[in-house]
Amino acid sequence: MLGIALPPDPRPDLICRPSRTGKPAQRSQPQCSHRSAVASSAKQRFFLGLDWGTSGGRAQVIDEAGGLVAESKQKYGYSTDGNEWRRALSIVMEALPAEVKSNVTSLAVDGTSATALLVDRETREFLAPPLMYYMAQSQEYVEAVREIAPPGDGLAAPTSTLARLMNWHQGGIWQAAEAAGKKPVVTHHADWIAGFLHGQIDISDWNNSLKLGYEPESQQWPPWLTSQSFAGLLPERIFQPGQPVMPITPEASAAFGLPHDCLVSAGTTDSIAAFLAAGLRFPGDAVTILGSTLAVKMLSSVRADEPSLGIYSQRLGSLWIAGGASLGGGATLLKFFTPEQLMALSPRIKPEQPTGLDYYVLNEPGERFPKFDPHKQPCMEPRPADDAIFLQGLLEAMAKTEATGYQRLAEQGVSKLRRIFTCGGGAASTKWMDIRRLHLPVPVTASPQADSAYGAALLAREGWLKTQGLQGDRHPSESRGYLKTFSENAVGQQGVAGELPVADGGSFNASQAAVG
Ligand SMILES: Nc1ncnc2c1ncn2[C@@H]1O[C@H](COP(=O)(O)OP(=O)(O)O)[C@@H](O)[C@H]1O
Ligand SMILES: O=C(CO)[C@H](O)[C@H](O)COP(=O)(O)O
Repeated sequence: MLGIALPPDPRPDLICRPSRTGKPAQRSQPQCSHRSAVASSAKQRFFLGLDWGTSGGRAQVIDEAGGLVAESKQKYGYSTDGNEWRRALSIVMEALPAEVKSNVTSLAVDGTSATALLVDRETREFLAPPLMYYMAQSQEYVEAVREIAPPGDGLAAPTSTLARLMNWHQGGIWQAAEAAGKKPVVTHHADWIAGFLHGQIDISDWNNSLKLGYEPESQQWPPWLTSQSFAGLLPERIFQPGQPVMPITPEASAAFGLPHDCLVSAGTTDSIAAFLAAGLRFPGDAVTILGSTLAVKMLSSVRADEPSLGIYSQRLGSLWIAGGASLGGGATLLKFFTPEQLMALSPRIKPEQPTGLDYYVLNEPGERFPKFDPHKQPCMEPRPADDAIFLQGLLEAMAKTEATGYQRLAEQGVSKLRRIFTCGGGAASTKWMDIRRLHLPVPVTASPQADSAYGAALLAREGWLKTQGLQGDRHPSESRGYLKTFSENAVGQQGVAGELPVADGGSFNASQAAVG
């Protein structure tokens, strides 16, 4: 059993920068000046997004217009230790200027999707080691899900949150905890972090709860789940992302320097937060997230769910975010190269001269998307003597995986692909971007906001707007058009013709696209 203690704050290895127009990020600076943003901020409202990813925690604070006011980051190096996650929360919060924090009206948290935590309802201590999204569950737990779920349900997969719950159920873990006087509940990465803010543990959102079995269309846990003996482990209150939840606790206010009435708004998964950050508005708009994994997400008026391909849909207002996530991605690159080496090798990569290497990038056997295959083997050999060629081969392989993913989505009848924005750490690689352009059929650009934390901050803003009876459907980075994120009439936007702005200054003629 792992107890979660509050550790003393070490000196942070953090990045803290004042604004998106500011200087390059600086390392190891616990505080930074935000004079320009804060001098006139006395009456401003700020919104805080917290992103707990695979490799680190990040905070971004935005103003009402969506301008980035402050940000901080803390790596935890793939740690699955709750103490490290909690410590990162202290560090990123401490790194934000007090004047900024005192103006935070609302906050929201995103976290890795399908990471499952068995915790105590009252103390939030871990009752078992966390089961991270990349830890495939054995067949017996998949079969246990299959026995209770509707035929063909995608929850019967080694990577679903429900299969992780089955691990604790079949293994008698939660029952033993209960017998020992604990009050076990299953929660998610983001929800656990949010618990340090609003003090609750049985609160989640549509997106994080999807892989545990929540049905966002009917907005309930299905009866086949609630009739199970373990139903008491399910979080009780499931909110729409961006819905006001409750104010932070007095303890959180004191610990983090946030106003006592700071609102916690419902969060989401890290991939959906990245999608929201990109500010896409039309069916067929897509985001590829090049983080530790490679996730593909597309706005669609049609829901697509195909477990054999690892395709599923997250609800977004009246639209769907259809997609899937390969288990290969940036984390595999870091098995071979340091971030510095990735940068140094980049100039010698020649996208226009394909290597001919036929790799499949995975950290370990087993793949989710674009084809569900628990036995899929990585293939990253033969390794050429030249590291630049090796890296190019890996990037080419991931570009092929991505292109296949969009192809498989198209075959499921989703809205026609129009353009792809790019988020995540891998978006920093211009050569990867060039290689992807050779494999993908539509314009590929960097997302104007590449951080999931920005998407979470938008949800925080959404929550506050809702308390004012307003709808936050206008994306701050766009001077025209509407995100319609949570609106009920977004489907009516399909088929809109004309020039849509594209992040790199290019443009995409929407009239050429048959949307929907
Ligand atoms: N120059 C680069 N070229 C390719 N990949 C990169 C580069 N810089 C960072 N990355 C990738 O970005 C990933 C981290 O992205 P990030 O979005 O922070 O991940 P996560 O949120 O999943 O922890 C790393 O796994 C790394 O491989
Ligand atoms: O690899 C992951 C890290 O979180 C996620 O499982 C992946 O991004 C899919 O996320 P979502 O459930 O939002 O589609």
